[in-house]
Amino acid sequence: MYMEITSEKHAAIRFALKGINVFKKFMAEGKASVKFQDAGCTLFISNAPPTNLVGFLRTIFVKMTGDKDQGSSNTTPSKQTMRSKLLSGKAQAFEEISPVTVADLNNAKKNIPKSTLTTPSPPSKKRKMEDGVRGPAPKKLYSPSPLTNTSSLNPEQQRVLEACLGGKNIFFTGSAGTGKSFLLKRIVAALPPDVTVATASTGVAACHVGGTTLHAFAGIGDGSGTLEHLCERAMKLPLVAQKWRKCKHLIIDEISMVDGVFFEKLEAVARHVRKNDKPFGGIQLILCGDFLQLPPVVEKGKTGKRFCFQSPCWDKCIELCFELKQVHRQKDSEFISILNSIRIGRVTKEISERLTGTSRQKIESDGILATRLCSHTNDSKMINDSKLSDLDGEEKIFSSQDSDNATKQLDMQTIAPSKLLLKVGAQVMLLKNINVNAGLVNGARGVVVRFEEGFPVVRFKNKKEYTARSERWYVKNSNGSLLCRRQVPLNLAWAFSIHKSQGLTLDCVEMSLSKIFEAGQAYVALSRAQSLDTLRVLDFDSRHVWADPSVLEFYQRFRRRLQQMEIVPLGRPLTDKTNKKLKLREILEKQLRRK
Ligand SMILES: Nc1ncnc2c1ncn2[C@@H]1O[C@H](COP(=O)(O)OP(=O)(O)OP(=O)(O)O)[C@@H](O)[C@H]1O
Ligand SMILES: [Mg+2]
Repeated sequence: MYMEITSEKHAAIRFALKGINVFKKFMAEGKASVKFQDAGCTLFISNAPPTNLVGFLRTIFVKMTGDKDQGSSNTTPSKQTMRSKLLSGKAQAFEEISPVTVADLNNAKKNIPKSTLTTPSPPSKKRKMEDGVRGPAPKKLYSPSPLTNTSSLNPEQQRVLEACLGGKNIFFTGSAGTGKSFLLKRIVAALPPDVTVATASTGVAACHVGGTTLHAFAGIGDGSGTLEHLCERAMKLPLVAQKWRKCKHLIIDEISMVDGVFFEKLEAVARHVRKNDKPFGGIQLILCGDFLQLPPVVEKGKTGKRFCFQSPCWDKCIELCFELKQVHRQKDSEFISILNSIRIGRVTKEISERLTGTSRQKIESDGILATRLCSHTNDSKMINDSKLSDLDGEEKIFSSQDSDNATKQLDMQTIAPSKLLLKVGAQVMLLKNINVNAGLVNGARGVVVRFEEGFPVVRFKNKKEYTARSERWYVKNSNGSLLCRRQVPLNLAWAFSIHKSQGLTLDCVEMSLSKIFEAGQAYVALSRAQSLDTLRVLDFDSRHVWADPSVLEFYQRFRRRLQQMEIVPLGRPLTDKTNKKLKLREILEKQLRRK
């Protein structure tokens, strides 16, 4: 076995896959190196789409490990005998890149000692095993990791991913829980990291997709001031201009909360800085969100284009649109259909009765109380503070360790608080995926049962116990460097604001909707719940549910357009034929826009 490296300028070079050392710690950032000990040289890989890189390294690993079974040593390339070569029916000079087969995988599995299956983690990350729940580390590379959700994309998600990889400017939408953010993470991992910027309109949502806020990336403050002034500002700051020029793929989650005027200015700044007249200066845009959820926060009295789609540049920028239809967050079809009605502001008598009927149901278990979702942030803070002070027992303070002078920025961009006060009995929520298989996921609800070695031990709804040690959150600074916060992955969870809950999945939740003040706010709150059995609406009233008429109109137009253009059947991979159809669809969309 050998690796062949080709480049435009040089002839192909081959290195035997023998005695190699692979350094893969920064694989998630698209970087790795392979040291060929015999040849005395190292191959450095950078800016590789992480999904491809993992696939590549996994192939090498499986091939080399599986090879052991055929009588050669672990690192010796397989030597085909002359007899088998002759019998193979292929010309002797014929060589092919050999894919990983099921037989290779099975061979590899048989031969891999347990210790090589996992990559050792730094000592700080070593966790205790409690109640059979594995701690988060170590990271597994060659078998599904409990840390990550390895579920595969469904056909409609797959189709969006393929369109993104085809370089199109895309907007995809879908109701709450259809896996928009889940898909977005896969899209990010399939693009070259150095030129891909993952952002979201809010800090919490940015954290969810492992990116930064759109404002932090754009470098034009809150976008106030004239366009000339903003262009000048972006050009003047070398790091900002450099970021805009380097970016080839800009990804924005929760696009519904991006202000229309800000979006328009951003588009113009991108063209100006990049000296390119194409929409967004030729950057590939991948936008996702649900306009029937929370709208942008705008100052009182401010009028004009509130939503991005109201800006004329929206139609110029977006080449293809998709709608995800399959809901993953909820399984119960009755609840899904109630939510779909609420989403468009439609409340029937039956829906009203069904939701009112939840007001007395008992959703607490084992001392874990429901999280109250509040329409106003101050209310949620007050509830958490007073409930904590009501508890007896010693209060423990957990202060975050932050990169220099970055506490304010990290407060805005990460979900973890800089200061967390806890007592035994405190209701908490997990802020990170610790072990997906064990149900220790972002949003899981639990209660602090004791402190051990200074760390809180939390019992979750599924009865699992977990000692919460420090985790890390990374965000990108405006100059591209990484900022880090270390904190225990918990927050108080007697109450949460609806705005902060957007994008989350919550497993035990109650709400009072009487002070709702935004279109879509009740829908966001209700759609955080996973089922009607884990939800309690204290005071349901149909007057608290409404959808913005301009958004409804936008979706009507959007659907009509999708119906007219829906010529790619769902569930099929994009072949050359479907690619041609996509082109046709694009031309039709352009014609429609002109009309
Ligand atoms: N293809 C899939 N297979 C299995 N689970 C999935 C799939 N897609 C999404 N999910 C799961 O469904 C849940 C909701 O997904 P996600 O948060 O991405 O939805 P969303 O559309 O972004 O929702 P929201 O509009 O509320 O932000 C998550 O727990 C996610 O892991
Ligand atoms: Mg989301």
